[in-house]
Amino acid sequence: MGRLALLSVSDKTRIVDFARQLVEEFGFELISSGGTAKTLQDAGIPVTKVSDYTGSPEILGGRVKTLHPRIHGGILARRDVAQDGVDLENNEIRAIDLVVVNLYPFEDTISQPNVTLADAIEQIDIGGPTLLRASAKNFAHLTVLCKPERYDAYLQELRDNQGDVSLEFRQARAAEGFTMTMAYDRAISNYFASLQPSEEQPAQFTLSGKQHQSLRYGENPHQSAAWYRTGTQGWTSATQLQGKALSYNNLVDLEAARRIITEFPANEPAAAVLKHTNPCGVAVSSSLLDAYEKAFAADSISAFGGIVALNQPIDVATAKVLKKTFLECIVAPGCELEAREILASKSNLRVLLLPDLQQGEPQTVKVIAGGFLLQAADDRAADPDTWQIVTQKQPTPAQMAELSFAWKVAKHVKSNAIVVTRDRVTLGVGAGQMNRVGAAKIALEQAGEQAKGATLASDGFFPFDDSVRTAAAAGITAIIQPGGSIRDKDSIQAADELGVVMVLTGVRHFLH
Ligand SMILES: NC(=O)c1ncn([C@@H]2O[C@H](COP(=O)(O)O)[C@@H](O)[C@H]2O)c1NC=O
Repeated sequence: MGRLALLSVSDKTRIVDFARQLVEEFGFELISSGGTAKTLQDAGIPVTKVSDYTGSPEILGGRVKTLHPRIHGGILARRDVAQDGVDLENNEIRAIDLVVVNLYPFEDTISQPNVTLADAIEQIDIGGPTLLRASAKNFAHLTVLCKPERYDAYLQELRDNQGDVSLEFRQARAAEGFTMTMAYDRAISNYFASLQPSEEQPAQFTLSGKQHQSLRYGENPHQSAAWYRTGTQGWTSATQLQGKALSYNNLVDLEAARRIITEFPANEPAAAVLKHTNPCGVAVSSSLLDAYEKAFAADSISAFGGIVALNQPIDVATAKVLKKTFLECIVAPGCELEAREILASKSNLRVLLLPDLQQGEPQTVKVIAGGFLLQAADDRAADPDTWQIVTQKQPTPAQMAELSFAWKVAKHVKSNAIVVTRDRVTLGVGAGQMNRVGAAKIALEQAGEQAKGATLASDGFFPFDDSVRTAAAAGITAIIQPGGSIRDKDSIQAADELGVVMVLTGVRHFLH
């Protein structure tokens, strides 16, 4: 008897060619589940239907096809265990040499708009993962292939080993099989979790992704790196219109840029220029061009080699100005055709279109030795209705709007963060400082004379009144901060004494 292969694939890419070679070059006999068998029969390839082989019809609308002892016995039998051989013989089961399987497209199904729970459930493959796990477990005796890109390598193995397949190859394919079932189950588990969101973090969390792009290197040239896709859309759905390949640091910066720009609704033109994940300039204005020009001018030195995020499609006027500076990347929800042509002359500049800038991950993950930390994303929106005005001096409506702008920016600056703004443009950003008054000094120094009458935001509370006094001395007239220090009253007293408005948000926005 010749060798036996079981083929049961949803993704039928290259299956006909592969099956033909198995039969014609290596004399395999094939058995296949209904759809796969039909595809092969239509191509004139001899194949036996699983239902004919097992004597059991496919039932329950395909829920049970390959789940049969004649199939799983043939896969799981150990060729070097005498009793397994006896069991096969007594039950008229043939040993299977090759299993080719890939799974119902569950992730594609749930990414469709308006997918129902019933649709999703029908796309949970049961027989396929069972085939995969069984054949991967028994890799010592057979081969499992779950990716069309392995078909050629398998045929080559047969050629190179006089019709045999090396143990090393079989083990590597088994590992791929288990990785596939793990990722598949994780997608299902995530989908179910998303139907019943919980405040609690899960008892067990598996991060699984498919390599989307290998990266030249990581944060530094001596660190290897790759970019993985987890299933949700996000950056893997972005279109790169032009420019060099994205680097690890580009992606980290782009994500920081995306997050900051989502603070501003699409009907308020906004621009952010970032370096090393911190904004060097952010502005909101009446036009995208003006917003970008102001964000750039806020710190034009740091903007060199920066990452730009815009919350509206790039228009011609903005493209002309963007083109003038050396930038690493631009991300926007769209780009006018003529604007594309303008930017095209900067061939190295990476221009990315991300139609849905708002779509982020609900959780963030940080790896530490021996584990990782999982937390809900900081998606707390600025809500002035919950803020408390704690000074005698009350803010004007214009000051409240400015405080809100400054607060939104401070949320996205590495802690300790102090941001000084005026007319919805950042004037100074103190980022990642080890003491808050130090961050304030940096931001105020950068703002210079413009700090007079400006607004200041702090991502964390003031432990002492020194930041308030430093701010007031530079001319700041309104401050927003979380509050919550045991010495809040010292800061409030200093603000009252110096005629500064102070608003407490009750929310902290540390960013590490
Ligand atoms: N129920 C079963 O016994 C079963 N056995 C194999 N499958 C899947 O059915 C698909 C192939 O089906 P078809 O050959 O009918 O197109 C494969 O994705 C395979 O993973 C099954 N389907 C779902 O569980």
